[in-house]
Amino acid sequence: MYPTIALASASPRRRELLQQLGVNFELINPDIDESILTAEPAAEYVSRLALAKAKTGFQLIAQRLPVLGADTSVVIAQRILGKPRDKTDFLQMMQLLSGQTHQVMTAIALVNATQQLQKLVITDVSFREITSDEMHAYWLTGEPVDKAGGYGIQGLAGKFVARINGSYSAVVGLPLCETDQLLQQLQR
Ligand SMILES: Cc1cn([C@H]2C[C@H](O)[C@@H](COP(=O)(O)OP(=O)(O)OP(=O)(O)O)O2)c(=O)[nH]c1=O
Repeated sequence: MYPTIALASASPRRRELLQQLGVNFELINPDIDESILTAEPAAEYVSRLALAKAKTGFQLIAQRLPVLGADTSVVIAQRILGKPRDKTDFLQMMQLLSGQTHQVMTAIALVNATQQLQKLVITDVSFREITSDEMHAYWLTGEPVDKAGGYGIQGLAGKFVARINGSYSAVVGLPLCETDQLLQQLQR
């Protein structure tokens, strides 16, 4: 049986994935500056943000419950792709991803008064070639706008995914296997 926690996230995907684990949780939404530091490697960036969400969330609820934070970025050719700013930004992302293999990095952090537990999960995702017509049509569905890399593997973009090597739930936003492991490490 898991302890009750707080999930520091506005992402409906993370909420659903945590429900899938059978965890009882409250939702909180701490405000975090998501800017990338100069020359910051992607793995450090997502890890820093996940921890910042959990730590800020823990203070927000006056240290009442352990807090889980997570962050997901798409990484290709040393570039960190967050959510697309607009259609032009989205099309540039799709051109980078089409016909290529990229990494999806999801970091999770679980914080209480005495512990700061962290994990980083890296998954390789290979896209088939995507035509310009498909890119434009996909943008019009509205799905890309709130997703790292401008796509949702769990949605209409599933058809672009030729192969995945790693954790499907991590790509969607919360790695279930590793989240369970962190929860097991919490001292009660
Ligand atoms: C790659 C990919 C990302 N995503 C989503 C997961 C995350 O919600 C989002 C990445 O943005 P994040 O900044 O990690 O998360 P968020 O702003 O949505 O939520 P919060 O910071 O409050 O926890 O992209 C998918 O849903 N499917 C995918 O295939």
